Amino acid sequence: MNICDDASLLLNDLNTAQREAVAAPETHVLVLAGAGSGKTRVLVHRIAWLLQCQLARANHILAVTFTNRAANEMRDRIQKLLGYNPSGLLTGTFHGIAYYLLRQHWQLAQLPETFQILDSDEQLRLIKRIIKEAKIDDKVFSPKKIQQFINACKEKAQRAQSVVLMSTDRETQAALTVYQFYEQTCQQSGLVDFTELLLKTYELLRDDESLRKHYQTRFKHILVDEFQDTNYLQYEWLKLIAGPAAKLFIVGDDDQSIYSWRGARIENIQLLPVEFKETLLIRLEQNYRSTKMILTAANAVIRNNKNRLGKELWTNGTEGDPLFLYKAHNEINEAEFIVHKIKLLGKDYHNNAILYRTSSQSRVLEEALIDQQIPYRIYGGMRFYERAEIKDVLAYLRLAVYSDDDAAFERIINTPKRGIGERTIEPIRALARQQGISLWRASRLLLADNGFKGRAAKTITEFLHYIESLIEQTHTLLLSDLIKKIIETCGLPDFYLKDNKEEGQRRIENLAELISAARQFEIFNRDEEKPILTFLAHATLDANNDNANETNHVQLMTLHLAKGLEFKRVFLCGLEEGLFPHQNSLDEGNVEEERRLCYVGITRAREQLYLSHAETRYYYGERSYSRASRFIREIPAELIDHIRFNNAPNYQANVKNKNEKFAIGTPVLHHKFGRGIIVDKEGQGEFTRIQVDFSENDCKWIILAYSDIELL
Ligand SMILES: Nc1ncnc2c1ncn2[C@@H]1O[C@H](COP(=O)(O)OP(=O)(O)OP(=O)(O)O)[C@@H](O)[C@H]1O
Ligand SMILES: [Mg+2]
Repeated sequence: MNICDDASLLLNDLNTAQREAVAAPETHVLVLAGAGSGKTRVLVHRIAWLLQCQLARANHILAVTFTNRAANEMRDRIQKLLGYNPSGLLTGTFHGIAYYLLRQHWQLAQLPETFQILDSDEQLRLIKRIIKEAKIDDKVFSPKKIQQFINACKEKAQRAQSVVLMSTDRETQAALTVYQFYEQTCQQSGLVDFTELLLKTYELLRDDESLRKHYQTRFKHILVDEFQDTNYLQYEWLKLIAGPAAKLFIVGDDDQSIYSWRGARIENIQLLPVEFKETLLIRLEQNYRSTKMILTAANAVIRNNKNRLGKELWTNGTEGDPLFLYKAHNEINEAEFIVHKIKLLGKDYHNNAILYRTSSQSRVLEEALIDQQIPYRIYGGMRFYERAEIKDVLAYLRLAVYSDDDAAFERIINTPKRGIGERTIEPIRALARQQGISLWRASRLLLADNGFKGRAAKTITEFLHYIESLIEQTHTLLLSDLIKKIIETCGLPDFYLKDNKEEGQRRIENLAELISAARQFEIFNRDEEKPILTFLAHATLDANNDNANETNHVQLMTLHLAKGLEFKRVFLCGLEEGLFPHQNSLDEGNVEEERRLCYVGITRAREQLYLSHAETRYYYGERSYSRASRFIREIPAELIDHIRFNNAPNYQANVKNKNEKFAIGTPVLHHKFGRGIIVDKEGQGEFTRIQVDFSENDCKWIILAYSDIELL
C-alpha cells in the first residue's frame, strides 16, 4: 500500500464534511460546529493525516488544547491512529507550550534557568505580602481584587509601566502600585505566574526577530481546539507564532464559550477569517454523541440565546430515553437521589458524571457517595499538587534547586514551627528589600554579621545548614530519593500529626504518594536533563492531569471543567434560579453565558440525562428557597419524565425518629467503621450530625439522616 492509501484509511470513519476538513488542502481551516459533532476527532485525524501523507514532519506541528488532560488524550489517539508515537510533535495547553518555550529560552527572557512557576495561591500570598510591605491597607483594598487587576492587565499584554488607568480612584492606583512591586519581586526571585508564562513568550516572540523567525519557520501547522475560549493574549500570541507560511486549523463552537469571566473572547472566531485570508470554513452538523432526546433538549435551550452564529445539530442516533427530572426538597435529598440512582444503574461507576455549577456543591454529594461506599473522584477539585502538605515539601525542593525563591522561603522558614517568628523574619525582609536580594541571601548576610540574637541565631543557623545540605544532595540523589529524604528529615510529618492526628495521617499518606509520583516521573522521563526542575513545573502545571476515565469512579466536576468531555450518563444538579443561572451572571445581565454553560452540560451526555433541583438549599451560609431554573422550562415538556424517589415520603419522619434515638453516649454500629460511641452531636433536622468514636477507627462525623448506622 502506498502512503496515500494508508492515509485514506484515516478518512474511513468520518462523514463528508469531516473528511473535507481532515483532507483539506494546505490552507487555513476554521471548523465551526456544535457539541459532539466531531471537532476534536477531526483535529486529531488532521494531525495523523498530515503525518501520514508526509505533508509535515512531527516537529512542524503544534497542537493547542484546553486542558492537560485533553493534550494527553490527543497524543494517545494520534498514536493509536498512526500505530507509532510521533516524536517531536508539540501538544499542550497555551500555558504548557509557553512554559516549554521559556525553558528553551530562559536567558533571552532574562530569567534564571531555575525559574519557578507561581500558582494562583502563591501569587495571592505574594500580593498580600507586597500590600503589607507597601503599607497599603488590605482592609480597604482586597488582595483578591488586586490579583484580578494584575492578571487582567497581563492578559491585555500590559506591563505595569504601560498601564493607562481608566479611572484614577484610590483603589485602582493602589492596585497599580502593587502591580509594580509585584513585577519587580517576580523578576528578582525568578518567579513566573501563569499569565506571565504567556506574556513573556509573547514579548520574546514580538521583540526578538530571529527567535520569531525560527518558530515561524518551524511550526508549519498550528491546530487549536476549543478556540471560542481563547483570550486576547492567547490570540495575539497565536498570531505571532504563526508566520506567513503557517497554516492554522482551528476548531470551535461559539455556543460553548464559557470563560468570558477569564477574558475569553468569542469574537476571535469572527476575527480569524478576516485576519487570516482564505480561510476555509467548514461546518459540521451531525452529532454523534447524544440520543435524539438529549440533542433536541440541547438545541431547544441554546435557541433562546440571541447572539449566536447560528447552527442546528441533528443526529442519526436512537431516540433514547426521555430526560429525567427530580425535584428534591433540599440538597441532601438531591444528593441522596443521585447516589441512589447511580447505585441502581450498575457497577460501571465511571460512566456516571455529576456536574454542578459551583464547586461548593460537591461536599454534600461527596458525603452521600461516601456513605453509600461508592468510589468517586473530583476532577479538578482539591488537586493533589495543590494540597498544603505537598506544597510544603515541594517548597523545600524548590529552595534546594533555587535558593532565591522567596515564595518557597516564606512558606517553609517556620513550617514546621521552629520558633522563627515575625520578629526574626522582618529584619530579613527589610535587608532583602534594601539590597535588592533574595530572602535566602539576606538571611545569610545577617547571620554572617551576627544579626540574629539568642535562640533565633541558633534556629536560623540550623535551618540554613539544612537547606545547604539539601542543595548538595540535589547533585547526588535521584529526584524521588531526594523527596524521600526531605520528608524524613524536615520534620513535617510530626508537625502534621501533632496538629491533628486523623488529618495528619492523611497528609502523611499523601506525602508517600508524592514519592511514588516522583518515581513514576523518573521512569517516564529517563532522558530528562534536569528532572527536578521539570518535575516541579509538572507539579504546578499538570495538576489537572489525572485520567479519571481509566478507573471505575463516579466523576464529579464543575460544568466549566466538563467541556470537551463525554459520559454515558450525566447528572446535572442544582438547576435553580440564582444558582444556575448563577446570581452573579444574572446581576451582570449575562444569562447567555449561563445558558451556554447549560448547553455544554446537556451535551456531555451520551445516553441518559438526569436533571435535578432542590426546593431549599443551604447557600452562602443560609437556607434559601428557590424556583426551578429557567433552563428546565426551556426544555420542551414532552421530553421530560418527572420521577419520584421512593425514600422521599418517609424521609421527614425517618429523620425525626433517628435524631431522637441517637443521643450522646449511645453505642452504635456502622456498616463500614464498626462499633463506636456517640461523643458529640450538632445541627438540626436532616442536618443533624453525630461524632462517633469508633474503637477500630478514629473519630468520625456522620450525617445521621443518611448513614447506615444502627443502635447497638
Ligand atoms: N464520523 C463519526 N463516526 C462515528 N463517531 C464519531 C464521528 N465523529 C465523531 N464521532 C464521535 O462523536 C463523539 C463526539 O466527538 P468529539 O468529541 O470529537 O466532538 P466535539 O465536536 O469535539 O465535541 P465538543 O464540542 O463537546 O468538544 C466522540 O465519541 C467521537 O468519537
Ligand atoms: Mg471537542
